[in-house]
Amino acid sequence: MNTFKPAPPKVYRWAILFCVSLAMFGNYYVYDSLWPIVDLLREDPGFSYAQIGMLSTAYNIAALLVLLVGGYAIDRFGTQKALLVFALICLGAAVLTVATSRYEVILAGRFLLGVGAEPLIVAATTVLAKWFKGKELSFAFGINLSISRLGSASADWSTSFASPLYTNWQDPLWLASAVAGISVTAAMLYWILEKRAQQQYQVGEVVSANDDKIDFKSLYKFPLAYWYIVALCVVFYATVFPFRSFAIDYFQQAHGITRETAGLLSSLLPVAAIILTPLFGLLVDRVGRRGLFMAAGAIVMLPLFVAVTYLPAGPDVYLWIPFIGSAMVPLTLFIVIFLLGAVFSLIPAVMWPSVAYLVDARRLGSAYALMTLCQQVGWAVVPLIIGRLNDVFDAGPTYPQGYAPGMWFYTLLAAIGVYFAFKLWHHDRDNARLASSPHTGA
Ligand SMILES: NCCCC[C@H](N)C(=O)NCC(=O)O
Repeated sequence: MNTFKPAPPKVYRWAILFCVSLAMFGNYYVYDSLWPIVDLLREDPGFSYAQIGMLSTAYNIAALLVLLVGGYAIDRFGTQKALLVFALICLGAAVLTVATSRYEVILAGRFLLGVGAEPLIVAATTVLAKWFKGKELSFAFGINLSISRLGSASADWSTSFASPLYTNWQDPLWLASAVAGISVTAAMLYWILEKRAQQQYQVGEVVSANDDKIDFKSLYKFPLAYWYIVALCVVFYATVFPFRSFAIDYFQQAHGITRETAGLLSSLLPVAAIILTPLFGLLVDRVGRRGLFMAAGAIVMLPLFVAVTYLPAGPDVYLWIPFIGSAMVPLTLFIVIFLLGAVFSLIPAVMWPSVAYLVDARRLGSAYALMTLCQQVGWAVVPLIIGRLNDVFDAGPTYPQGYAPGMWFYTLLAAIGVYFAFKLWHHDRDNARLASSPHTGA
């Protein structure tokens, strides 16, 4: 019997990419839906900044535990079931977070989100590798990340397009639960599409989840430059993600701007990333010098938190986001957030692909899994510290100077980032691996 099946038509690949990216959109939206309601959580249930920091950390603790298990579930159940199950877990988590005003239940909701959201990202990456390997893989990853970041931006924009919901802390989170439903629908559509494709066409093999398990015995074999990148990854994400978590509340309390305007301003970060990440990716693919670009990004980030704290606000400038809204925002805040957005585009666009230039292809999955694991540790600890600093120094609208210690802490992290970025750059000048083509690891 002839079992030959043709390759699926191109349109299938893009339809699969669209479904998986939509699932990621919902995932990022639900994660970021908590940050525009920080002030409401402080007012009504009366949570402290430290408690809100813990809501962020709970996600990372869950993600850490799940990442340690590696891609087992994806390997065992396949990407179709795995994507749907993780999307359903995210939906359950979104509903649990909003179900009651009890802190422990909200905390459990955010923990459950970590259980579903990070493996959903891994499952989505596996699907892209299955469908795009040997084709437009980097481009597909870029599109996927941009659509995911649109989820983050949309959560910020909800302060404008869904402003009537922001009279209490729960309604915006019910909206987030509905968006989690979009993820579930997208996961089902992906399942149906891929099932049909498998019946008619030859679909690529699942990249073995074993590749993503961390082989602790061989960690010492990773080159020194890889560890510099991991260190930069830890401090970079431990700065940017917690800053984003508290940003909308910080703009409201310390700079006296409305929630809508604060949401638009905060969205500049993911919006800049949506536009600039692929452009920086193209630039660096052309000119190389990855170590230099990472060092430049780290240097630009260093003064931003001090600038936002001590520089005069300056004149108001017009900020317009098409289809969403417009507002007048202080020039200093605009410049700082735009520059942070540029760094948030440059460093990830260079850092993640750089690993492929340093590590043998056969151990790339392991290298990425370890890097993500370390990322979660830094990202888990910092919101706790920032929350505690804000509480201890009485940060709030009547004492905006109380936010300064937190900003100095971000600056300290950024300085550590500069140190590792420069170590990497110098190391790179001597070894020049980050200027060469990816390690094929035959
Ligand atoms: N809410 C977004 C969480 C994304 C976590 C993920 N592990 C990650 O770091 N992705 C890369 C990125 O730059 O977003």
